[in-house]
Amino acid sequence: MQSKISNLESQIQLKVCGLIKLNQIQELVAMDVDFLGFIFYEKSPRFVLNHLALEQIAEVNHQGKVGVFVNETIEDIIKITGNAKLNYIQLHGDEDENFISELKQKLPDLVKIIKVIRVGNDISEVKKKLAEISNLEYQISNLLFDTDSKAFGGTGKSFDWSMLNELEIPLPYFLSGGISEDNFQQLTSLKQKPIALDINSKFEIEAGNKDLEKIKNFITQIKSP
Ligand SMILES: O=C(O)c1ccccc1N[C@@H]1O[C@H](COP(=O)(O)O)[C@@H](O)[C@H]1O
Repeated sequence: MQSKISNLESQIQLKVCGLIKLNQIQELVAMDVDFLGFIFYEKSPRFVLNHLALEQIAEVNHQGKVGVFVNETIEDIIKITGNAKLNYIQLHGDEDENFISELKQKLPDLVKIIKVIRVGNDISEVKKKLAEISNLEYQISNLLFDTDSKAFGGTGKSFDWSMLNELEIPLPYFLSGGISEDNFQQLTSLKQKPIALDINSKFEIEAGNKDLEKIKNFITQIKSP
């Protein structure tokens, strides 16, 4: 199969982030969504623990369960990962090289780390952030580029994706930040394509309450039959 927006590479994958409703999660699993994102950041309006217990997340039978953390302690990440049976840890805050190395050592081997690079207007800042984690190629499985903001994420705002063409991106990456039906076509101009799109607030009725019809339509747009 071949993606409508990639070239000869494999089909682009989809992550739906900010999930809080069990029935919607089950529907997304049935729709073959590749990654399910759960936000473990108390200040987010999508803070999953206000709606679901760790045991309920653990019972979701899916290999792409991603826990999103913002400047959380290693101890809490480890505890939540085990109790919710997460497969990926998305570090969305200012976690540095030492933090990531220690976390990787303490996580079960099969749990992968996605490091978020928050992108503002200054390309040199982005290059600096990439350089800061350049020794971690074996500890991190993926990067995720999102729009920089005081809220850390979930703003619905996109950054200038053409900035990615100015970077050497050392790992397969997710693209995030205000992705919608209206802008994803601009991906065709990217030299190095993302392996996955991370959608969130542009596919909601309200924070955490996903618009499943809209997601279904989006899947048909980004993936070939
Ligand atoms: O969604 C949130 O509330 C959130 C809060 C703090 C950190 C990350 C958060 N979500 C992540 O941000 C991206 C972008 O979301 P959007 O499309 O701009 O709404 C999202 O995919 C999550 O990974």
